[in-house]
Amino acid sequence: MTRKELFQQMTQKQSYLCVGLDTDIQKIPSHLRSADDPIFEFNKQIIDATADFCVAYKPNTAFYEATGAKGWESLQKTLEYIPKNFFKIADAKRGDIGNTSGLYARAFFEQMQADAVTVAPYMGEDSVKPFLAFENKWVILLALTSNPGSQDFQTKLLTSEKPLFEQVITTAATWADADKLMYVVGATQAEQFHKIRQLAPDHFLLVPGVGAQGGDLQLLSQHGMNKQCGLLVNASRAIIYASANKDFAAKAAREAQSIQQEMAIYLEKYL
Ligand SMILES: O=C(O)c1cc(=O)[nH]c(=O)n1[C@@H]1O[C@H](COP(=O)(O)O)[C@@H](O)[C@H]1O
Repeated sequence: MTRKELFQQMTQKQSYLCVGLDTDIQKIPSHLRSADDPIFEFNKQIIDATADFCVAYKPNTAFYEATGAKGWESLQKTLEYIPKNFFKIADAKRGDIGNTSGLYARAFFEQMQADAVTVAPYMGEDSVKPFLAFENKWVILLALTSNPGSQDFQTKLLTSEKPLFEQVITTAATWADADKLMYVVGATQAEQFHKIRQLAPDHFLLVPGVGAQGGDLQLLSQHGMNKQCGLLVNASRAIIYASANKDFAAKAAREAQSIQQEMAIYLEKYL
């Protein structure tokens, strides 16, 4: 999916919501556990229920890898099930020497048919470039993450005034433009969005951390939005586990719709 197509979906649906498919077998409603593939069954119902309110889905691969070969199968089936007009993110946080990264890229872009994969920048240019070699596919590079540990390295000063995450953003912008590269910036880092927009005015930002991690949707929208929206805001647990009972899909839909309605206001106000 191109940047233009993604923005078209956002204006059409009045939404920049990404639903995180962090499907934990321990947390899915008990009536689904007897299904042939409970994880896929859960995802299918969540996708059907939330499709009107979001533009992207982001399965975090850990939740699938944790159950072995069957989990990979559920992940593949899930990505195949998501309709073509949605942006599909494999949240795998990969990155290795070039030779190895190339195979990670094939796994997620060719086998899994994802549009994008999350990549860690720590190993530098040759670890990221193989992911950028795939036409019409995206790298989403970890820049300033939502977790407390983001303070351990990412915000440390690299030069007298520049923290590491700023260097990640400016250096990676020389590897690829805003048509192939996005950055992860946590919703919990709202005070940094203004600065990040100065460094990366055109790039899309994947913003996880709304809902369970307490990020402020209004604040990040106000400071993070650009002329093409430029934001993909992810919520996982707050949506998919809105209920642990038989009504889980209906409750997920209600939660996704409430976030979408808020987003429609911010699109009107800040775009
Ligand atoms: O790359 C990510 O998606 C990511 C980056 C980050 O900085 N923080 C973060 O929470 N995530 C992921 O986003 C999802 C957040 O889940 P919830 O906190 O349940 O909404 C998880 O899959 C995380 O792994």
